Amino acid sequence: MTPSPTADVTSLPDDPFSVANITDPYPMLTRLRENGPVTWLEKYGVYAVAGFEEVYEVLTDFETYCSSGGLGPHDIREDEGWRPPSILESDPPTHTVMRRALTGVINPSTVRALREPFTPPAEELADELVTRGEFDVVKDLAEKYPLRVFPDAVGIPEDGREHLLPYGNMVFNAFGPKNEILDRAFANADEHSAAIMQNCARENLDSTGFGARIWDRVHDGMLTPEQATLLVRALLSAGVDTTVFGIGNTLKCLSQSPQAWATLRDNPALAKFAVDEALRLESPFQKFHRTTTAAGTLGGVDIPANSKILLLTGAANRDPRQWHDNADDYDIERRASGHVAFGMGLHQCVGQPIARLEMELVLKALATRVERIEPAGEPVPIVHNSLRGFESIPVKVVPR
Ligand SMILES: C=Cc1ccc(C(=O)O)cc1
Repeated sequence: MTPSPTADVTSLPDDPFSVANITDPYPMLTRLRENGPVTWLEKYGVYAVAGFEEVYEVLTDFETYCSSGGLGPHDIREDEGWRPPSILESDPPTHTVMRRALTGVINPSTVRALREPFTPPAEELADELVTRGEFDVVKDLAEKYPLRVFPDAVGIPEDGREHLLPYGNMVFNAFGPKNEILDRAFANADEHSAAIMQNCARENLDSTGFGARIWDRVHDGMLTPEQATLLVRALLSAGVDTTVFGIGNTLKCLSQSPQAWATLRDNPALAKFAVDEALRLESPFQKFHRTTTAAGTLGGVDIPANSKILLLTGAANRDPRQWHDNADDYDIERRASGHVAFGMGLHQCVGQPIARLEMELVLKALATRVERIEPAGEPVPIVHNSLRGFESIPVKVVPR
């Protein structure tokens, strides 16, 4: 449990995990950023960090701010977590060999080979939706496309893929406190977990996917079978929900900015910039924790050892000290690379090239077919402990 705060830190009554602050997070995040480098949150017994500089410092100093305490507000070393710790909940040296194995399997060159199989599903979906003229970005596109391409890339069976989204929902909600949101996510936890873990076994993976390539590292002695199982589980845990929200959040931003869509439509090569700016402004992965390994200071504030730090990456990505010219606006001309939507440092998202490819292909498939895209109703935010996304984003499109 995080020790009580030292004298020099201020606290705020804000609750980042309340439904109101999840539904509309940005006023609260601004208050936390403006309150100072670190804010004590009494309700959870954690130190909240919302400024880009301090979030970046915590993410890149893995020795002072470790991951083996877990990404939630509770230290998973104190008792059995809901599942064996993942690569994301490990520190060097445990982390090192698993990360080396994973980057050997997923990297820009292996991901380049996915462009060919990933393109037709994006174009087929775009054709269908442009013909319809009005649709829900989330249900009809963002939830469909990743499930059409990513499970095949991993090499898991057709059977059981309906467990991927709910399992990812469990994983990411578990990075928040034990609350009603978490309880809802875990309603059928055993069923989802069993189905996912079955897909991590070598015998259930096809011979050509990322899963089999991870298991190759067992045959050459780099990984143990347990590590290989957990790495395949990592792909299935992290590789769906985040991309669903990345696609949804990007199209939400574009549908609300006619000028941005016109710019992208006239130059689809700008898709990467449209994606990065949306991931900065509406970061799918909004918040998670680190644990201090020693007493130290952050932004001049003393923080005891074994303290939980709540990293508000969604706030850091809107910090006006880092993002000049209206950090709260969607600006496709802004060069937003350097944001922390994929994390930073040792644990920076290894699946990022896959997620980027998926988002780029969806945007390009739409940009070459759609003259105009506009809202057809209010987006409905999802109530989630750590991810920012929407239950629905109704839009209408005019074909080119
Ligand atoms: C970035 C998210 C993430 C979530 C879960 C895992 C895992 O289960 O290992 C890895 C990354």
